[in-house]
Amino acid sequence: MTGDAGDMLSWDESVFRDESVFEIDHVPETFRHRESQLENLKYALRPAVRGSRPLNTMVRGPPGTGKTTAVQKLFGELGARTEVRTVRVNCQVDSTRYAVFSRLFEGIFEYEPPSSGISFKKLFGQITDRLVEEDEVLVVALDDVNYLFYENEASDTLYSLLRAHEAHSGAKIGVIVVSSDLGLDVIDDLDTRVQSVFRPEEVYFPVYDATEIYDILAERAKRGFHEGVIGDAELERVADLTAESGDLRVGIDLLRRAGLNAEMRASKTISEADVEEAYDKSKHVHLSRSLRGLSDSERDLVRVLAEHDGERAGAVYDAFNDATGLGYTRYSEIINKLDQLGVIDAEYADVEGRGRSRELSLAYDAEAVLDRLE
Ligand SMILES: Nc1ncnc2c1ncn2[C@@H]1O[C@H](COP(=O)(O)OP(=O)(O)OP(=O)(O)O)[C@@H](O)[C@H]1O
Repeated sequence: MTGDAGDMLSWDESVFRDESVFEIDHVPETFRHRESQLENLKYALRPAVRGSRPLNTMVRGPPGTGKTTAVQKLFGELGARTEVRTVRVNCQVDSTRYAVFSRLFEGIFEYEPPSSGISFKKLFGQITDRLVEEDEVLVVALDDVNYLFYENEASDTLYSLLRAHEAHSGAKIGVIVVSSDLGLDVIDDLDTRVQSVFRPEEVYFPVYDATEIYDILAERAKRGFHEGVIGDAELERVADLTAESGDLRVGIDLLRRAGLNAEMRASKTISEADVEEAYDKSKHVHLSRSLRGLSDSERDLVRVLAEHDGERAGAVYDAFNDATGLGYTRYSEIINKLDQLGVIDAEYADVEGRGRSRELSLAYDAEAVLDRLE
């Protein structure tokens, strides 16, 4: 019973055994229910271990289904072999060809390229020279590659990577592209010159079913909480709420926040109410993640949209222009990106007397959006 002194936390106590297992970039020790995907990825990467260029791979699946984790696990294993160099690039952060190659440079040389700025050609040359010199195979994972598409950088980036062995004889590079945007047809959206050299193996990550979600979260809770902190009914509830979107990140965030709520009450156990209360925040982890990757002007437009939700596009543009001084072309590009990201819905509609115009609406509650822009 709460309120009973025996159930109360003292100052130096915590419900957490290891809070870091609930952090966003934690790589879990056990990684179950992805056996066939790991097998397929290993198959594609096996030539690298033999010193040859691996097969290129395209990994797709909705958010929070273990794609990044699978790549991290495999890269961890491959990295233990000196002849294979692995670099994972987060394209949400590095969303141009130059930025991607700077990251590859850093991964290979273990220091950043000169900040004075060297030409792309030079950067590329230094990377490939080094690979040839050391006789290393490079495996590049372009994680969240959809961001390269939003910035129109995907074709150039892939073209350079895929043709590296022609431009620089002896360079062996394999690519894994990872996309969580199911509305994006990766191959179709590339230039034909890239399509002709990019025929990747495909590996799909479906959403986990309810039992798998429960199993994974139970394991995480066992590592993260002291024994007896979360009961089976509460864990079931967390799993059910997670299954609504299928994004495991929701469940992991929910466990952590529910734990913090229990601590706030100085309780040693998580109650149903701790879970319900936490869900209001946790259900938006995907939104928070999308917003975090945006530039200042992109965030400005989201703010304007939230403040003018439901108004016509003209009013939104005027307010954006007032706030940023940016013109219609940039406005339109950002609208497209936000639409692709699922932050807004942009639909063409016939408006009486004004022909066709775009109707914009936020895909989330305006208040939730504004809260996360603070
Ligand atoms: N099978 C699993 N076992 C344990 N934890 C998992 C498993 N699958 C995913 N996770 C956890 O779920 C969270 C999300 O996983 P991950 O980042 O790999 O998903 P993703 O598919 O790459 O998502 P996104 O497409 O949004 O980048 C991570 O915290 C990860 O540790």
